[in-house]
Parts: sequence; C-alpha cells; structure tokens
Amino acid sequence: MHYMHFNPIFSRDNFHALYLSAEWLCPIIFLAYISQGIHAPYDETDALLLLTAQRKKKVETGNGIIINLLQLCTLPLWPINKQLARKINCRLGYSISSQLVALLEWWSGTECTLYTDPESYKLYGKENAIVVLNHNFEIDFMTGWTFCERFGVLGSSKVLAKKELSFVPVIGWMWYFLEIVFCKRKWEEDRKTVVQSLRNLQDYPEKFWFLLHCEGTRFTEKKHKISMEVAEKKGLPKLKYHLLPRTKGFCVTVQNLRGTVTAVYDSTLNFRNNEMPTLLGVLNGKKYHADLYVRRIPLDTIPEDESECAAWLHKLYQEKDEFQEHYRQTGRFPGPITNPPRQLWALLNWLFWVCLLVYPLCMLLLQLLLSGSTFTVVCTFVFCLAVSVGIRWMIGQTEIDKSSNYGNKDMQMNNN
Ligand SMILES: CC/C=C\C/C=C\C/C=C\C/C=C\C/C=C\C/C=C/CCC(=O)SCCNC(=O)CCNC(=O)[C@H](O)C(C)(C)COP(=O)(O)OP(=O)(O)OC[C@H]1O[C@@H](n2cnc3c(N)ncnc32)[C@H](O)[C@@H]1OP(=O)(O)O
Ligand SMILES: CCCCCCCCCCCCCCCC(=O)OC[C@@H](O)COP(=O)(O)O
Repeated sequence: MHYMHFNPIFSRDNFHALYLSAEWLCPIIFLAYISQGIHAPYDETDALLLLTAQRKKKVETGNGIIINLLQLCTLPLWPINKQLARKINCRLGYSISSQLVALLEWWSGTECTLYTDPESYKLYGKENAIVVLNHNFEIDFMTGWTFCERFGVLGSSKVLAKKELSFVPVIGWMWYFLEIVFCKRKWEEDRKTVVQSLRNLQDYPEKFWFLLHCEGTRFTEKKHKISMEVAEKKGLPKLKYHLLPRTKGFCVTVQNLRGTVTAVYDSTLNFRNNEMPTLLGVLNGKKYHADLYVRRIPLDTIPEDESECAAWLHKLYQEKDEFQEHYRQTGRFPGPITNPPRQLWALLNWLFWVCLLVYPLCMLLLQLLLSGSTFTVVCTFVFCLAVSVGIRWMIGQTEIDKSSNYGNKDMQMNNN
C-alpha cells in the first residue's frame, strides 16, 4: 500500500471549523442526545462539538453496518477462494478501524510517539509479529490501531479478545470476518478453540500483528491487589504498574505461530501528564499524548518449553514494570524516538464516508420528521434515541469502570 507522507495541513481548530461548516445542525439529534443525560458535556467542549460528535457516531455506525453487510456478501467466496475472501475482508475491516484511527489522529489530534531502535523500525510492517501490550487504558486499542495504520497492517491486525466483544456491533462483527481469536477466559474451554483459531492463521495471506494483553483484563487497583497476592503465593516479584500476566495464552500463541511469526514486539504504552484518556474524550475532541516503547524480540529466542516460556513472560513483565518506572521518573521511555508520520488514507476514508452518508442521512431524517405523521415522527425520535443508547453502550465497552469481574476476588475464589 503506497503511503503519502505530508505535513499536517489541517490544524485541529481549522479541521473542526471545516467539519462544522460541512455539518448540518440537527436540533432533533441534539435534543435526543441531551435528553438522555448520558454524560455531562466536557467544560471545554461546546454544544456544537457535542452535536457533531453525536452525528459522527451515527454516520460511522451507519457505514459500519454497510461494511458488515459487505463482509457478509463475501461468505460465498470463502469455499471458492479463501485467500481472496481474506484480502477483501482485510480491506473492508480497514475501512472501519481506520475511521477510529482518523478519529484519534485528526479529530482529537492525539499525538502518538514511538520509542524503538532504528534497526527494528525497518522491519515493522514487513513481518508477522506477536505484540505484547500492557492493558491499562481505555483507548489502548485505538493507539494500537494507529501504529498498525502507520506500518500498513491495520486491516489484517488480530487480537486474542474476550468473547463478549464479538457481540459488539460493527467492530465485533467485523472481527469474525478477520478471523480474530476469541476466548472465554476459561482455559479448559479456551484451550481447543484458541489453538484451532491460531493454527488457522498459519496461511494468512497478509502481513499481520497478533495482539496479546497478557494481563487478560484492564488494570484496576482491586485486581492489582488480588493479582499481587497470587504473585506472592507463586514466589514471583510484585509488579507496581501491571497485573500478573496469564501465561497460557501467550505460550500457546508462540507455540502455534512459530514459523508464521518471526518476532514478539514487546510494547509498553503510557500517556503524558498522567492522562487517563477515554473514547468519549476522543469523540469530544480532547487531545492526548501517547508514548509507546517497542522492543523487537526474535521468536527463536523464546523458549519452546511451556514452563520456561511462562517464566520468560513473567520476566518480560518485570522489565515492562521497570520501563513504566523509568517513564514516571523521566517522562519518557528509554531509547531513541523514531516516529512514523500520520497517514492520509485514514482521513480520506473517513471523509469519503462522511460525504457519502451525512447528506442522505440528514435529508432522510428531515423528511421523516416533516412527514406530518405523528406516528412517523415519534418512531423516528425513538429510533434516534435507540441508536444513541446503543452507541453509548458500545462506548461503554471501553470504560474501565464498567469492566468485567475477571481477575476479581470472587472469581479468584471460584477458580480455586
Ligand atoms: C511497532 C508498533 C508495535 C505495536 C503496536 C501496538 C499494538 C498493535 C497490535 C495489534 C492491533 C491493535 C489493536 C487490536 C484491536 C483491538 C484490541 C482489543 C482488545 C481486547 C482484548 C481483550 O479482550 S483482553 C481479554 C482477553 N484476552 C486475554 O485474556 C489474553 C490473556 N489471557 C490469557 O492468555 C489466558 O491464559 C487465557 C484467556 C488463554 C486463559 O485464561 P484463564 O484465566 O482461564 O487461565 P490462566 O491459566 O491463564 O489463568 C490461571 C492462571 O493465572 C493465575 N491467576 C489466577 N488468578 C489470578 C489473578 N487474579 N491474577 C493473576 N493471575 C491469576 C493462576 O494461578 C493460574 O496460574 P498458572 O501458573 O496455573 O497458569
Ligand atoms: C466514532 C465512532 C463511535 C462509535 C462507537 C465506537 C465504539 C467502539 C467500541 C469497540 C470496543 C472494542 C475494543 C475494546 C477493547 C477493550 O478494551 O476490551 C476490554 C478487554 O480487553 C478487557 O475487558 P475487562 O476484563 O472488562 O477489562
């Protein structure tokens, strides 16, 4: 995929102004949005921005459904030409995930800085890799996607994801067609399905990164406390900034992708000024500063024996903990900054969908609301409300204060 490098011609303010001018004000949507009292608008974000973010969500969900339907249409192709079906689905998947990348990079203007050695940098995007990334933030998936985009593997990127995410409209449905590996986080049930799904990727026709959040759940103080009690029982060093990693998924991934994947990218993410970014913040135009430290580790340096591989992962997380300590002391990760520039394609893809859908959606909405039929108006209002509540539920999937019980005390008691 040819990349155009360019100096950012849109400043954030210009971009918002440009977008607003192209945007219809739709008081009904605005009322639908405010009437739910979903969340207090951010101080520095005015009503216009809230409205635009809300309209954008509808547009992006709308085109996400269209892309899911197109993915569905590729089903007859799978038994005839699986590799072609996979390539088509990578591009359809790209059209969805790149919109969230555009949201992060262009709408919120979030800066993503990469710390890595220049020799490894040359290999990123040119080989299959397993990415081990800490799981502390609500938008680490968006930051991950941004780097996938910059190295040309966004459409084919994979992850070991909890089964619950497969039910999230648009993103979760897209992942089925990208052959994402889902797990129930119950090893006795996961063992077989995870191994089979991993083996299925051995002949994948596109370069891909396979993401593993080895902690298995987002960091919370309560889960950290429980996790450190487990570490003490196992005689493992305590971690300050991470949960103790679950090793079985990593070991089985290394075991089944050996020969397909050439390296592990140990990735440690943090945000400047102790920011705790949120998807709502990004949607409302807040700018964050992500720093990612990546070490490329050749796969053949990782032990094949399961217990040695588990010990290797525990040591890796101890090193990651030290990198986070270094970051908190110095405000940066070790090593040189080698920053891949933002790509234009994500922005162009987003603008394409906005231009394609905003006008027809608005006209349809206005016609329904001006139909003169009370029943139609009420149904339209209810539909807008339902879609907004649905989108808010999807955004809630990223919020740590709504996180699962996995790794909590009661779950730990059940596991014993
Ligand atoms: C150049 C740029 C480089 C990089 C750019 C960055 C990223 C780009 C990469 C890719 C694409 C980006 C983004 C992709 C898009 C979206 C991302 C989506 C995110 C969603 C991800 C998730 O859903 S995370 C949750 C699901 N995933 C996992 O859980 C993975 C980790 N878990 C495992 O691997 C597990 O082993 C398992 C799930 C396979 C099985 O878990 P289970 O719990 O059933 O069994 P385990 O054996 O693992 O656990 C029991 C062992 O753990 C010990 N234990 C018990 N309680 C605790 C506790 N509270 N804390 C810690 N440990 C505990 C117990 O003692 C057992 O120990 P053993 O020694 O017996 O194993
Ligand atoms: C502009 C478009 C706006 C439309 C809304 C988009 C909403 C996208 C929601 C997709 C979310 C998919 C990625 C979520 C990744 C994630 O962070 O999952 C959490 C799990 O790892 C662990 O869960 P837990 O055990 O609860 O910590």
